[in-house]
Amino acid sequence: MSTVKNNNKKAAKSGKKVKKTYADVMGIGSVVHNEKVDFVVGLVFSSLAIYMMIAMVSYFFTGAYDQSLVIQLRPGELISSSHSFQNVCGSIGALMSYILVARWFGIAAFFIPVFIMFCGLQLMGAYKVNLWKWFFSTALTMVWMSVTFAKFLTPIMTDQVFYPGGDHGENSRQFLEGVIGSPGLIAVLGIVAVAFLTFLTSETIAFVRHLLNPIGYITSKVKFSAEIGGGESEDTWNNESASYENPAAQTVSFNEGVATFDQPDNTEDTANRTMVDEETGEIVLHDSEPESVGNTSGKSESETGKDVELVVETGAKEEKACGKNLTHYDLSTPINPREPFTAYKFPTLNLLKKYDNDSKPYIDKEELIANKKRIVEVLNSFGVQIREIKATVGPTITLYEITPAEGVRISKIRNLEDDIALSLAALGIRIIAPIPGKGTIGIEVPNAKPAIVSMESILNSKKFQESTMELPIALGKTITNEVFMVDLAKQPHLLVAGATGQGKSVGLNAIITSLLYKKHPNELKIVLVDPKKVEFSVYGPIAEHFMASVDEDEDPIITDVTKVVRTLKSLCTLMDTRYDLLKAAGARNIKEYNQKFLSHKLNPEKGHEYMPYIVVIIDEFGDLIMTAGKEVELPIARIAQLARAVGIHMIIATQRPTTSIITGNIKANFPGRIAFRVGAIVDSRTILDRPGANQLVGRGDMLFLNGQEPTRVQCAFVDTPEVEDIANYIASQPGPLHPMELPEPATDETGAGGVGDSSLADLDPLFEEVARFIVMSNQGSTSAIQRKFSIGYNRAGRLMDQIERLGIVGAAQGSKPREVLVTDENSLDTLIAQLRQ
Ligand SMILES: Nc1ncnc2c1ncn2[C@@H]1O[C@H](COP(=O)(O)OP(=O)(O)OP(=O)(O)O)[C@@H](O)[C@H]1O
Repeated sequence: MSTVKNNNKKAAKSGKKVKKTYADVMGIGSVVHNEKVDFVVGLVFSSLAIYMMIAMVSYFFTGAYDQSLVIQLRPGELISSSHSFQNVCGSIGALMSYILVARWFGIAAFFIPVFIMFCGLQLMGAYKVNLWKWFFSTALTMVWMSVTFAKFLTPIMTDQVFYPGGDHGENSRQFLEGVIGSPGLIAVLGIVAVAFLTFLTSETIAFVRHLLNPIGYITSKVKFSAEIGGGESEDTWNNESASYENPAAQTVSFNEGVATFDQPDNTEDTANRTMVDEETGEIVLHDSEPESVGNTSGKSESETGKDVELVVETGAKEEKACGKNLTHYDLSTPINPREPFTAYKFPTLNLLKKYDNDSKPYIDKEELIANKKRIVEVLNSFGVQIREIKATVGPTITLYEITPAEGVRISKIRNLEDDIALSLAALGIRIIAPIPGKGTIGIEVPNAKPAIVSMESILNSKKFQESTMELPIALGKTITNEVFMVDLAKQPHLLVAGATGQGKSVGLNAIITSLLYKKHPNELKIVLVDPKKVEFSVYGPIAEHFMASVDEDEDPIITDVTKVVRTLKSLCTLMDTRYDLLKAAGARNIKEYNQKFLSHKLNPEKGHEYMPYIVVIIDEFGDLIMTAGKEVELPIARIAQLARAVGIHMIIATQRPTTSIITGNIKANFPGRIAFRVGAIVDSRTILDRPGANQLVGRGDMLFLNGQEPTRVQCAFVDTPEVEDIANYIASQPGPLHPMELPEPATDETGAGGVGDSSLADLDPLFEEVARFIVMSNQGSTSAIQRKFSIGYNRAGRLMDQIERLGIVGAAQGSKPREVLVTDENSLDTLIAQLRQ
């Protein structure tokens, strides 16, 4: 987008560019190269077009009267006042309309002022259209309509003084009918129309095919409506989704996707010198730098207009470079990242539960006054004078904002925290002294009747619906009742901690839910690690749509520690691969990369593909560290350090916020922290580096920290049945058939010793069977394993590695099968017996 703007700015500033625009429009060498002149000439053109249209419309009513005057008119008499013309545009209007409508093209002559209008608007800079294309399109349509009207309207419009197709249409019709007859003329008109529409949009081909095979079309429609359920028609479906489902993602995929080609150098031949015209959706040359192309013939062509540049400059090269791509992609429009699941419908808000007092905190005046009285009394009793006190009622907490009298030291009030809490007889008092950015002191007091913040009230907010964040997570409401949202892509990783039963799982569900409400299955993949085995099982139905896994045959929700290590290593491999792709694409991060990919600047045949964001959520991270220690900590730290740019984000949760679990390494790499209530001040310090989490009230009361001061937020409540409904809803939508396959983790060099390093338990459960198959069939081929055991490529490759490591087959030899080194079953049995020991 910025490139287009820059080019336009350059165009405005550079004389050379303005000259080209002017020449484009006028079709003659430029006279004056000045933006102001262009504007004024454009204004004249536009006004002339309007004048012509008015005259032509008037001609329909006054033509009969004016015709005799116009025909009798002798040279020089046009401006004579002796004739009184009825046309509202006077003698010139009457004459011009007579020529255009009666003598030339009939009703179709309106295309002439329409084209002049486009020229005018282009010169005025109001629109940017491809004038050559418009010229040929309007000219062809006008001629075609002129003949068509002559054929079909002349017999019914007998009372007009002109032929509906003008003299041109009528003469052409008579000539053609004389030569090829009426059916021949109709056929020619039909062929020209279809050929023209095909040239304009390739959808014509599909449309004509549907027309030719209506039964096939109806069948495909029936299949489609069955897939989305509910028997809704395609139209209703699309309309609905357009109204709410995902306004923000449309911006990403289209506004940004269409945007620009901003690639100066030589990597992608095609992309370098083309760009998608925002208005026309056309591919046009990046015409600002013809010299960079180094093509002198291109330069001379460029003088005649942008379209000619398109044809001449890019012709030979584009055909070669794009030939391969064009067979797969229509370069005139950006790739839709949601293809082929464009029919996917985002979960609707009615899947979420509403509560009686939703979004409206319960205000108990008596409670407020009593609390205020007590706060003032306690502070006075300690000699602290107050100038003003103000209460802000939040969903679960009320903030009393105190302006102390002059001369009162803030630290004095902070030290009275426990005394105030005691006198208010309330748990969860937190003193903020001073409130950042204000000279006041805040005392947060829990409400006697806390309100539930429903997920529905959060997701139904304008803030969430209109959010353009990459990975929006709506966490709940602040003390001032504002929806609290953060972009996970910016965090870039989150640590969630809190004692058991304080709202951690609900918080994780709120995070996942908000992502599911905003992201398409092609845009987001989730890796769920659930050592407790029950927390995330509710997301089972969305595995195919939203999950990523290393072993496609196994449950994508990881519950086993050994698999966690494998998955984390696989994510490290994916991270490295993505970095390589980013480097090759010259992109700094996933957003730039995807934009380039969607605008056809990256060649899929060179391994480029659209990258979905990957969010890794690990519940009970403490359990993992206790069982696997460094083995999980290291890959987690590595991903946390590096993966932000490639769109891999982590959320780790623990109910044991101790330093042995939240180590310095983890803390340093997880700047985003969410603390639910904890029992001790040390735990709060471990999570947030300060007290506060120990003073929370539980049930979703949390502190969010990323930067200076934590924000107190009441987490949105989303219940398991709601999550179930959302998951089932998503599962019923069209989407991928399998979870995204993560790459095979790089093999650990240290483990590549001999038989003594392995035991059967470490190996794939199919190991023995596969090894036997290889030895018996003497076939060391991965694809043979895949075929025989009906397993995926990753798993077959892994098995082959294990078999190689144990010396059963030799090293890979390119595309040839490996050499089988253990040739008889007895030797294999001995080897397996060793492994069993
Ligand atoms: N945001 C919230 N609003 C209202 N109530 C909540 C909220 N979050 C949690 N609760 C209440 O607290 C209970 C426990 O929450 P949750 O299961 O999330 O705790 P937890 O910290 O995950 O516990 P554990 O670590 O044992 O899994 C919920 O069943 C619910 O009743």
